Amino acid sequence: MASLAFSASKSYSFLTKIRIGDGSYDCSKDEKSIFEKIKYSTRNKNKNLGLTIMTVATRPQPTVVSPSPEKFVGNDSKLAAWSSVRQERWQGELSVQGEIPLWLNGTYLRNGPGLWHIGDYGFRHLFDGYATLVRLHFENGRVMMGHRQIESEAYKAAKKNKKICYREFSEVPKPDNFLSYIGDLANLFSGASLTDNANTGVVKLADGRVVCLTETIKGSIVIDPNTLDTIGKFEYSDSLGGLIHSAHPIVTDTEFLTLLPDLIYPGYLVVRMEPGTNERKIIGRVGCRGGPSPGWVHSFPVTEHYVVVPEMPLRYCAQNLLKAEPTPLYKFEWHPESKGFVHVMCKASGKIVASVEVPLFVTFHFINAYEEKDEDGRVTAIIADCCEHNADTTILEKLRLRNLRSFSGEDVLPNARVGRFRIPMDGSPYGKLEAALEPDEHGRGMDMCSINPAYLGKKYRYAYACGAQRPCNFPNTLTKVDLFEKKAKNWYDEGSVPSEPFFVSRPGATEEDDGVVISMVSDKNGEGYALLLDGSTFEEIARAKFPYGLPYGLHGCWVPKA
Ligand SMILES: CC(=O)/C=C/C=C(C)/C=C/C1=C(C)CCCC1(C)C
Ligand SMILES: CC(/C=C/C=O)=C\C=C\C=O
Ligand SMILES: [Fe+2]
Repeated sequence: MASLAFSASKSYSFLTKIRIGDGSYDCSKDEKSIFEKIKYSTRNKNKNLGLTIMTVATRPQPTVVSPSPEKFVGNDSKLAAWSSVRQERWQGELSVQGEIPLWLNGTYLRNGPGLWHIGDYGFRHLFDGYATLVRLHFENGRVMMGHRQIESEAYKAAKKNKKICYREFSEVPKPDNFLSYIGDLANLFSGASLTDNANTGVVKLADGRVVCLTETIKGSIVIDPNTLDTIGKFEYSDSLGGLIHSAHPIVTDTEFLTLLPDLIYPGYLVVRMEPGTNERKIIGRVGCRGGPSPGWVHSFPVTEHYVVVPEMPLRYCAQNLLKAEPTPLYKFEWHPESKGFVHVMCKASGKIVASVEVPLFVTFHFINAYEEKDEDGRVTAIIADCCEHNADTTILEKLRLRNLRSFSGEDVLPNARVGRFRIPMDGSPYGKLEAALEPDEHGRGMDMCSINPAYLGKKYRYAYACGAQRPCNFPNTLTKVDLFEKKAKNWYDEGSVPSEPFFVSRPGATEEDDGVVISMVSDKNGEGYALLLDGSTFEEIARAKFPYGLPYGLHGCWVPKA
């Protein structure tokens, strides 16, 4: 689809606008005819798309230039992090330097976008890659490693047809002809053209099933944690519908909670699924206070009794979802005028107990949240921490592969901090957002976080994350943040990129940081290794070298030995 460009020669021109829900978008003549076809083809199927097509007089607008797609380019450095995985699968034992604690028995699984090209066509963005699962199995001081591609429909179709066949984060299949494009747009409304490339995270449900996830609901895929076989789609048996959800559900021994953004009537459904079932049930709904659509919810936090629903001014954009070319913020748009909000929903009743305006913010990842109480045990405020990018959306652009692959020594990673929201529970209309510690403690880099899972929703002291040693173009340290002392301890290996530090608690531990932190490192020689740090001292206790460097990965989970 053409990018938006209007003639500046007249002071007014006539423009077609489509309205979906509360949002309205400009479109060209060709696009208008496509929307008319969609409207007509869905009218008789009882689908209320809330689609209105209208013509309006408008002042000329500036041309919006889309980022250009790129050829498959190599790496400037030897770093394996930003190169596609070398082969479909591998498994074997790793040699260990140092000592793996004998209590560490189980499997760490890490998921991420590890294949960024098809033939000589290179993908644009980190989040576009086809999912690569990596497994580290710890037993009696030994480590077995394996990696394997997830057999999503999107991955299988790309391999078979030698081209992208589904809409990925920034990549869209090239239409063979105009008619198939009309088909694609119609498919977009039904979700058929969206990817099921489950490349973001992996979770172990309380009933033992292991599910890989992305932000499209259809991209929920069950895998075998031992063989890394793709078992099949995780089919939700309810009739909630919708196309997208948070990439980071909250998963505990008793429940699976997630948010379903509603793009038609801007808001979020908060849903819960019990172990052993595939049925999500609605806890409640939050209507957006800003517009034109819900804020992006990559993740959200919970406390013991509440679900915290962030409404970020970086909002989904229905128009960008429909475009064939990427826009500067991909499927999103920055709406500072719409403001930022945080809503608090009671888990038991589904009632909104607080809804406050907060300063503008940009975050992918919430770290944790908890209830602050007075002497009588009454909840006075909710504290919610996140990796906050100083309300600056440029981090999305920095995660383009060509930026990651071309580090020239300049310090180009935008600043980030532990953003701490304080949401009053006394009905006041505003919440606060401040840095929880001086960001220089962690080099002003902050993302890819974990905590001791026993402290989920509770007052906690430690967070593990990736920080920065500058100059850098990507978070390049592992950092342990002490939120009581407001200090951080940092691990750094020059030229290396470590992945999300994942905390595993020692059985029987009574201290919050008694355990190990697992990460996978891409080093400057193109090699890679699994790294184990002591959770308390944050010193290295062991490393296990991979046969070759692996691509960067995002999020993981722990599957304890049965
Ligand atoms: C890897 C990561 O962190 C995020 C991945 C996000 C994806 C794949 C989002 C995909 C989407 C579409 C393909 C269309 C609908 C919107 C959206 C959920 C952004
Ligand atoms: C890798 C990343 C941000 C790094 C910036 O500092 C974000 C990943 C988001 C998806 O899981
Ligand atoms: Fe994430």
